[in-house]
Amino acid sequence: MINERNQEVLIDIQNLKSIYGTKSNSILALDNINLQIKRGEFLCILGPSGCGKSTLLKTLAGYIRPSSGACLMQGKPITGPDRHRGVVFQSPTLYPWMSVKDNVEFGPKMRELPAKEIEEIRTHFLEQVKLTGFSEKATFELSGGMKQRVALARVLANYPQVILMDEPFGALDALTRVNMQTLIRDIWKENNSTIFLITHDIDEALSLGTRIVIMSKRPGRILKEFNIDFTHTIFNNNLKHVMYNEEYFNLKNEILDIINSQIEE
Ligand SMILES: Nc1ncnc2c1ncn2[C@@H]1O[C@H](COP(=O)(O)OP(=O)(O)OP(=O)(O)O)[C@@H](O)[C@H]1O
Repeated sequence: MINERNQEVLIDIQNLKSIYGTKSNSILALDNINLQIKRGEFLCILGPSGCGKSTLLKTLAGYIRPSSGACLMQGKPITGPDRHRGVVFQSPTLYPWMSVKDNVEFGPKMRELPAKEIEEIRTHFLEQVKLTGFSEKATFELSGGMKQRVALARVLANYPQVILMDEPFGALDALTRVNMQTLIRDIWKENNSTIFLITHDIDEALSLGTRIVIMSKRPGRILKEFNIDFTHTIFNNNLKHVMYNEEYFNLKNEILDIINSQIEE
């Protein structure tokens, strides 16, 4: 599907409603979500705690089904998890009994790729996440940031069409977090990835995203969207971090006001 601006729509969310629980004891988590994720975008989701961000991600991952409405991937309903939508959570969900190498090779092995190709994929993505030389380590020997990089390499090894990330850097210390943001920005650019990232950190959204979507308090609805390009400025000017100018602070304040309005009401 191609939209009116000639961009390929990878995921099309139509009138999505998501309800937990039973009829007599139900929680409306998401209501009337309409959103398109286009190839190549870096979409960041912000919203107050409990507004349904993870519910949206789990629906896109195929872990839960919409109560009504539809989630389509390249025109077909998402009916379950598959490798075309890779997921990275806040706590890396690695196989602890496996080495770094085995974790990264897991997907390609499941796909029964030839041994040589599996090795090439593993080497390439461990290099991309800067873990060359850690192949034989057990994952319990690694720091939090390194574990998260293995989780990322494991997802990348499946060549997903979309990477879904749920607060992937939320549990990391400040410095590691900034390094991980730089890494994911570089990978997004180098691989022409499409990324859907949930965060509580407005600076993270502003410095990484090409679009920010802000959700209301529960039931989560889309309140506002911003197309931004601070991340492109970083590449175009060969910077190490975002340029904190008046435009940046005005936008940050506007977003803060919207989110606070949902908490204080
Ligand atoms: N399995 C479940 N059963 C019942 N209610 C649930 C379930 N999962 C989530 N909820 C409720 O649905 C609402 C949305 O939850 P969700 O985790 O999607 O929000 P969130 O925006 O990701 O929150 P946070 O930012 O705190 O991680 C919350 O009120 C939550 O308590």
